[in-house]
Amino acid sequence: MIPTQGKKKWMQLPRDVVVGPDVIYDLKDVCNDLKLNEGAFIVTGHNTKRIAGDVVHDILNDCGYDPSIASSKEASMTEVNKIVELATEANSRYLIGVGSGKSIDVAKLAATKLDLPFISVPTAASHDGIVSSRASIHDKGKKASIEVNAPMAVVADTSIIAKAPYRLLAAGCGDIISNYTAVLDWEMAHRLRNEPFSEYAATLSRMTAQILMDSPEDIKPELESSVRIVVKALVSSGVAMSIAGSSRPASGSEHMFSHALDRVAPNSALHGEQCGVGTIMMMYLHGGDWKKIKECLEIIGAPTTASELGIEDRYILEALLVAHEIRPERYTILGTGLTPEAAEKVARLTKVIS
Ligand SMILES: NC(=O)C1=CN([C@@H]2O[C@H](COP(=O)(O)OP(=O)(O)OC[C@H]3O[C@@H](n4cnc5c(N)ncnc54)[C@H](O)[C@@H]3O)[C@@H](O)[C@H]2O)C=CC1
Ligand SMILES: O=C(CO)COP(=O)(O)O
Ligand SMILES: [Zn+2]
Repeated sequence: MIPTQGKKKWMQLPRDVVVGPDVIYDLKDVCNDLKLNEGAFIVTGHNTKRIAGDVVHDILNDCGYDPSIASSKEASMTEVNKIVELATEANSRYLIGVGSGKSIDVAKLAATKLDLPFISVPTAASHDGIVSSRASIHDKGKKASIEVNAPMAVVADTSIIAKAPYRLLAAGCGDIISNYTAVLDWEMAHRLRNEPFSEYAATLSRMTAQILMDSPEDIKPELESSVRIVVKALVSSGVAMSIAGSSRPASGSEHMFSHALDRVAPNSALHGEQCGVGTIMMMYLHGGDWKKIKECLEIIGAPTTASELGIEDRYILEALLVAHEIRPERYTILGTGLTPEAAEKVARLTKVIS
């Protein structure tokens, strides 16, 4: 883990980021570049094993690296501990997470616990966790965002990701657009609370969101070029977080709203979808151009209302009321909390609820 004492700056970034069609077949070269060969442990999901997990296994097996593979069903501490045990038994030397957010988070935290290198192989571009130095894991009934080692490499095969349900890519766009309100919150905390602020991380994060906002019509289903835009943006969001040494540049009040929804709503939507809707409302609270955010998400085909999220209006209001409690140390536009009247006003005015 990164030492945090003193004033020195220590940024942990991936060494190899490989993005493009069929780059999964470059995995052997990536492993060689990192001086990793035998002893791979692949963590995948039940669906994604079939989509890419088995391919990764076969590639490394053909190289004679004798890889092990396990499927994890959820991003929980129980699953992380199970992988730690299996990888220890297998004498593994590095871990590869193949799948969407949950499999990657399980593999990332297990690798950090084992102090082993980790390679991220996303099968969907649904959020910036594919490259970040954080893992969201359920433990004792609560989800925690845990600091972990950043992936040593990210291998994002755009041919595989382009075949994933479009909903996942649109969610990734919501996670990127949320950088706008995250940075506004951070600037506000810097002004009001003298919180340390990195102009460089904030600028990179904002610019990443700007690229999507400038041409949302470039994001279309089953288009490799769209996937490439989104993956690159997710990578630069992850880099912004690494520069900041926290998720501040990419996670503010809109993420607190999404985390709150995960707690209160019986069936929550995708992380990036919820963050996108949260961004509309938090931008309204900031007095910014929330209509432009909504329009951009609509063009991309991401949800902008409670019903499109598949969440009842009352859970939106409940999440708005408790969002400020999610991470009290992270000062945002939510301050010490909205009144029920203010929560209803923001949700209705932005047409998130009807
Ligand atoms: N570590 C971090 O920095 C972050 C972590 N997260 C965490 O990530 C998790 C959410 O991740 P998501 O990817 O949004 O959802 P997810 O991991 O639940 O995946 C959604 C679904 O997509 C399917 N899928 C993935 N790739 C596919 C493909 N190519 N074809 C068909 N189906 C495919 C999966 O099997 C799964 O059923 C949450 O636990 C969230 O808290 C979210 C943001 C950042
Ligand atoms: O999702 C993230 C950034 O997009 C990570 O943020 P959290 O620290 O809120 O989990
Ligand atoms: Zn996010």
